[in-house]
Amino acid sequence: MRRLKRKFELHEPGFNAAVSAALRLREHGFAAGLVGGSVRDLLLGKVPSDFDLVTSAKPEELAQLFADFRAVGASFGVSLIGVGGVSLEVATAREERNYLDGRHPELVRYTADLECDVQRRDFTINALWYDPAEGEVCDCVGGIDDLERGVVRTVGDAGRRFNEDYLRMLRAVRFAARLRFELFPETRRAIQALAPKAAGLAGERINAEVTRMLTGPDPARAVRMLFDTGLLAAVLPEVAALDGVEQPPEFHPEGDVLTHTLLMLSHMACADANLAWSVLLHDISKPEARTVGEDGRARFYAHESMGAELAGKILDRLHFSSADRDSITQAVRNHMRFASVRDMRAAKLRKLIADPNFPLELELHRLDCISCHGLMECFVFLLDRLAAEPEHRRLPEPWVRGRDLVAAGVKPGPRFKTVLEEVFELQLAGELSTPEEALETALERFR
Ligand SMILES: Nc1ccn([C@@H]2O[C@H](COP(=O)(O)OP(=O)(O)OP(=O)(O)O)[C@@H](O)[C@H]2O)c(=O)n1
Repeated sequence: MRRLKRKFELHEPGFNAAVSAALRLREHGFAAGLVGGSVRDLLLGKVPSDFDLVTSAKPEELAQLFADFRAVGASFGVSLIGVGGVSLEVATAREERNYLDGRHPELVRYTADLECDVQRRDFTINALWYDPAEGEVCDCVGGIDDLERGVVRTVGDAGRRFNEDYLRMLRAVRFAARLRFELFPETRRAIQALAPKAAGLAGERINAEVTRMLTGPDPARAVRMLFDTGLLAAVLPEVAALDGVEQPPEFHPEGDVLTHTLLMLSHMACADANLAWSVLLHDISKPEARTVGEDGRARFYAHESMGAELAGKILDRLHFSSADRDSITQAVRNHMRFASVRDMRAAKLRKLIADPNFPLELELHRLDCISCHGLMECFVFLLDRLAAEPEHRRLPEPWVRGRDLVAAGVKPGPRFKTVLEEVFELQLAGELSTPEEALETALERFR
């Protein structure tokens, strides 16, 4: 086993809590250390998002030592302890063959040997542990070397590791894309062989992994890796089907729909999950909508409305919240509208600009343009409008409401709604000057 002397200077409450819990466990005769992603990130000079512990203490022993104790995954030997106001996940070390799905708690075999525990973990870079008592990173799987050479490699047999949990294949791609690492050849081959199995993963697990890829530092590379390994065809077959869908080269010199989508992802400047999913899905129905006219040119009529419907089905399958689903499907449905903003009726344009989803849709439009023909007139037109009339970011209150019509003696009826909408549109278009004029215009329509 390789031991690396390290002193981590970190003013993080989570780190301090994890170190003090590990030292406390050591004082009581148990083996204990920080483990998993936190040690990986510490060695890479990043601040970990959370700090997990591994120990030889069994859950009932932890319960005696820490007043704030909760068994969260009793069947896996995972507990939560509270130390100094910080909640820490503690895994009781288990034998390698005990990677279980939680359905057979009676089969869990604990071990006092941390070396044994790390053998059941997914990747060597996640299988290091840090012993704060000795100030040492302990490595019995070659994880330090893999971190240095930038490789994601399974601990032990790749096929076996992935068969224990197919989500690990997506995790491999996430870590490679996020850390700008390569997949170890044997790890990559195993993913290619087992990729179809990822289709059976629960939607919310796929969602969480892919979202982390899309909001990471290199979403385009992540999706390209998913495609190249066959994982994209398993978890998002509709996106994989964009490959090879040819578009008119005069508008799309960059190539087919998948290439265009990846280019957009590579130009994304912020880690906004709904924007990233809108990019990924904006042209999702192009394969289905594609027709070739007598002039030999490919066209994609109605791909935005068909796309919104298909995107909705995909997002439902991945268990998106209804708010996120609505924002993304609306962006897909509207994305072609931006090409005609300069000819849009004033009221329609104001409604588009005042929509809460507008900032996302505007950015989608910008990414779409810079990733194909590069024509930015519509984008610049909208920026000019926003600069000239910043108050247009919100819709005004309508000058006439139903109650005003009733007060003026109009009997409520089916025409109410249409008339109120028409008058509001005139108000938005600047064709009315005062509330009185608006009311008069409405009343005229009932005479
Ligand atoms: N399917 C999984 C999930 C997790 N792990 C192990 O459990 C640790 C903690 O998992 P998690 O918190 O999900 O990921 P981290 O590696 O901590 O990384 P991050 O927080 O960046 O996702 C991992 O490092 C890994 O050792 C595993 O072996 N197999």
